[in-house]
Order: sequence, then structure tokens, then C-alpha cells
Amino acid sequence: MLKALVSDVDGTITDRRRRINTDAIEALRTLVDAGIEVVLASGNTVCFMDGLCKMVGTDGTIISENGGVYRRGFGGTLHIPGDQKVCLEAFEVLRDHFAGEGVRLELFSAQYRFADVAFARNIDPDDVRTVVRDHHLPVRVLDTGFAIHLQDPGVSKGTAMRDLAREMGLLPDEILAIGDSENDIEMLKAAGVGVAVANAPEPTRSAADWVPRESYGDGFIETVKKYYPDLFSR
Ligand SMILES: O=C(O)COP(=O)(O)O
Ligand SMILES: [Mg+2]
Repeated sequence: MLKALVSDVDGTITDRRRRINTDAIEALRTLVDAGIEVVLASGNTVCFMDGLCKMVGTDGTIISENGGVYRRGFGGTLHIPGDQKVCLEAFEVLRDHFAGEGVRLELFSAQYRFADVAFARNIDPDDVRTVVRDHHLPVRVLDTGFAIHLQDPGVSKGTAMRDLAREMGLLPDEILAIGDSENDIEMLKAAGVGVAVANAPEPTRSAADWVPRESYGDGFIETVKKYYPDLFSR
């Protein structure tokens, strides 16, 4: 039986250009008002997520920085399982490598990050993976479609979701998780029901139990409508 919804943000409750889908926000509020646990899970920073949670109206339970950080409620302990040191060291190697090719890597919100490193997609993520492999850098490269992230290899939205579920007194099987990108794969696999909106790339769609017909925020709404009765039959 499903008791909670864990949702990705960019590409799942937004459109392709990252503009929020206001009907998806309404769907989230319907769940919150019905007493369903709603967790927002993203590659974004904690401060970004706090603003989003406040304005959507959730209790502030978040997975942030692709699982590098998580917290139950606005007032909960901020857990930081991710090791940012390995990510920063790897980023320096990448920055020097790509500078040699005349490409400047642009960090995103570095001063607000505790666990991972995020930078602009002005280079091919596969080229980043090649440099990481050639230099034996101990990090994972995640392409979210909105940014490239470097992550501690033992950490994902899936590991954070399991730990958070324990803190919330929930089983992973009681969670409906929804996402759109490769940074969501472990989370979709760990959840009782994993959903990939239709815009998700193939590896993410194959990690999901179900794929709606619609993409982006419309796929999110389609999913909430499909699983709403299950979420309520508690
Ligand atoms: O921060 C990103 O790059 C994407 O964030 P998301 O996990 O909400 O899609
Ligand atoms: Mg996403």
C-alpha cells in the first residue's frame, strides 16, 4: 500500500524549459491536504528546495543534491551522507582538462552546496565520463538534462530515500517515486512503485514500473490521477 509520494523536481513537475507546472503544484497540494507524505527529491540545493517547499506547501521534507543531503521536515537534522571533497577534487581535474581544450566549466550554486558539485551542460556529459574514467576519479557523473553533477559513488536519491523512509517510519515499498532522468534511477528502483515521465531517457524508463503517456508536469499529473486511489486506501 502506498503512503508517500517522492517526486523529482526539474523535468518532472516542470516543463522542458524548467518552468513550473502549476497544475502539478495543485496536485501536490491535494496530496498534502489529504495527509499524504510528500517528499521533493532533487539535484537542487537545500535553499532552493526550502523555498520551493514553502511555496508549494509541503512540510519541508527533502532529498537534495541528488541524495547527498536529506532532511525530514523544515526543522529536522540535515543529513549529509555525500562526500563533497572527492567531488571538488574531481572537478579541479575536469576544469583543468577542459580549460586545455578552451572550454570553461561553469559551476552552479557552489556556495550553497554541501555534498555534490554541479556545473553547466556546455560540454558533452560523455566527454566528462571519459575524463573521469581516464583519470580514475572516484566520482559518479550524473546528467540530469539540466546540469552535470559529480557525486560520491555510494550516494544517490535511492540511498537517501531509504534512509529517509526509515526516519519517517515508512517502508520503501510504501513509496511512489517519480522522476525524469538518470539521477532518479536508483530512487525509482528502490520505491514500491517507480514512475518515469515520458520525456525520461530510455535507461530511466526501463528502471520504472510504469511510464505515463504524457511528458514533464503533465506526466506527473497523469501519475497522481492513476495512483491517487491507492495512496488513499490506507
Ligand atoms: O539539479 C538538477 O540538475 C536537476 O534537478 P532534479 O533532480 O530536480 O531534476
Ligand atoms: Mg529531474
